[in-house]
Amino acid sequence: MIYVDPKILERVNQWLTPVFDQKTQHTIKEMIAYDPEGLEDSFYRNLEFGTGGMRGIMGVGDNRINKYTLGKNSQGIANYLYKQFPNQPLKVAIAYDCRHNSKELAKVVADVFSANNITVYLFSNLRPTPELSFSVKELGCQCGIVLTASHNPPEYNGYKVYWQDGGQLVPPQDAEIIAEINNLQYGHVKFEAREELIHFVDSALDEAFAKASVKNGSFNTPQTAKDNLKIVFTSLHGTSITMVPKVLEMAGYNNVLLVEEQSAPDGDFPTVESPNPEEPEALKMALELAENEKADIVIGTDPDCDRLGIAVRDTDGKLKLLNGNQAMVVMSHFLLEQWKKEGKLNGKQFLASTIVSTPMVKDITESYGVLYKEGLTGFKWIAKMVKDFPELELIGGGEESFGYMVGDFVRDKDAVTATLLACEIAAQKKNEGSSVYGYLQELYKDYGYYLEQLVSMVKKGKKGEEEILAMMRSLRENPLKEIDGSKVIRIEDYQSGKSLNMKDGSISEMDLPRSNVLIFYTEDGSKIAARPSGTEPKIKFYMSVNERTEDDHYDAAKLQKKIDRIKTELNL
Ligand SMILES: O=P([O-])(O)O[C@H]1O[C@H](COP(=O)(O)O)[C@@H](O)[C@H](O)[C@H]1O
Ligand SMILES: [Mg+2]
Repeated sequence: MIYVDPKILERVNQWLTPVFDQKTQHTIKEMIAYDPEGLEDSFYRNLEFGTGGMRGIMGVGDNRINKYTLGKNSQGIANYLYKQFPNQPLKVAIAYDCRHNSKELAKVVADVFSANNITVYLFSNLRPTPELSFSVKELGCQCGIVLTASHNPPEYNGYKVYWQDGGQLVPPQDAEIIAEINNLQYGHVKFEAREELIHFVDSALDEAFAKASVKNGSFNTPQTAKDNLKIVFTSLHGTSITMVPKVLEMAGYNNVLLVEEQSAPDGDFPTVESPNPEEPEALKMALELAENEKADIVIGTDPDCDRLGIAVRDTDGKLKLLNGNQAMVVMSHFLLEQWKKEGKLNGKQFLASTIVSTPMVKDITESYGVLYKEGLTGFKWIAKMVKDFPELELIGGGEESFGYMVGDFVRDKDAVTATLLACEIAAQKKNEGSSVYGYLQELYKDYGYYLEQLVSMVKKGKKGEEEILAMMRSLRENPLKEIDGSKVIRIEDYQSGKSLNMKDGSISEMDLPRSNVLIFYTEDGSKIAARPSGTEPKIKFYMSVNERTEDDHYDAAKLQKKIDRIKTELNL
């Protein structure tokens, strides 16, 4: 028998008691006999809330997504809701995506809340995550849950938790809820549903959400311009199929081609290697269709429909993928321009992004005299800003990882409204004799040429996690002094909350919550950030370089070479 840590064995033994069903116990016994490594990985820790909820591989164990871990989460949240909202009727909305087990796990979660005398509003079929965020507010719920692991591989599932304002859990609720969950034994979970408390809510909310999306994502585009835009859309086997085509149609877009082979929801994501619009390969089929059909724009959303990938035609007519930063700057500039045109900018608005996104968005925002706010990675931080600054109005929020939020009617990134917004921009620009690509080039001319690239390294399991933490430690112990021949002038360490000025050695405090992120800034304006992903077993390096020349030509190849040199220097 191979050695297994006694602490882990103690956890395992708990799962071999009658609280757990026979099948679960049997699987564990098999793992003890044949797969000690898998056993260790499944039990060495509890699942944690990361950047976008709790995610994990489906299977048995404390570190896996299954009915017991999600049941315990739900029981913990139910207990917490009773403490936070005494004497109030409690209501929770629940949605789920296209993944294996999502529907079944959603019912388990609904059962647990109902067993705790909490009214549950459950969607009877898959729905986009942003629709759930919207529904929490619309239905006056104190909490909302989506069963999804976003764009992770098929073996994953997850649990995104929304609070009363429609945003995902943030401090102090997150830590308090985790404490509540960790205080529970699995035997404390009430699984016996009170079916009369579970209500299906589909059509009323679908209508309200679709209308709100059209209202928030439309910007006076002439109908002829809409008719003149040919769109290819793919749902990549996910939830957006239930909403995006309908919203585009309601908004007046009649020239929309769907990638039929990818329209059917499927948790295996059979036609893609990864259903992540960040991966160029994900839009391959959509690009082929667009080529054949001579479409102007290609859009694809991730399985839970909160992020989107966009491709547009460049000056040579070739389809080109925009990265998340490029899509964000175009959308942000367009929104600011619209607000300005309508005379709505009065110093009480703000635009938001994250510390690992392009610095270009700050310049753009401030050039309109609008406040720019930056949070840690994750849209939950942008939603928190909306909650923390009720006197300010959010124009839009975006980040490098292909997410955008238009206004604050949804308190999370929303690929439904963002898809419509992208089409509005494309239709208007085409109508003006330009294009989205041309628009981006104009922005580079005005604000400087920027190029960003993300490099992710996958490191799985317990060992992988240790390696990632060691890499971060080593970057702290031997910080970069020079990057591509340019001196590092500032290092921000979000774990200690300190920003170190390398020129004079002075240290200042940063006022964001603690997080394992390091950012290096160089004299020539480059920015390199490193952090462990909070949703996948990866370490991420975000590179941003730029140059400002009088030349009105964006030399992407030159900036790309610079990024390549940096990658070589950092062994990426
Ligand atoms: O995965 P999604 O679409 O729910 O998105 C979530 O995770 C992304 C990646 O986070 P990380 O870099 O920690 O993996 C974040 O950028 C995003 O704001 C968050 O909502
Ligand atoms: Mg997602």
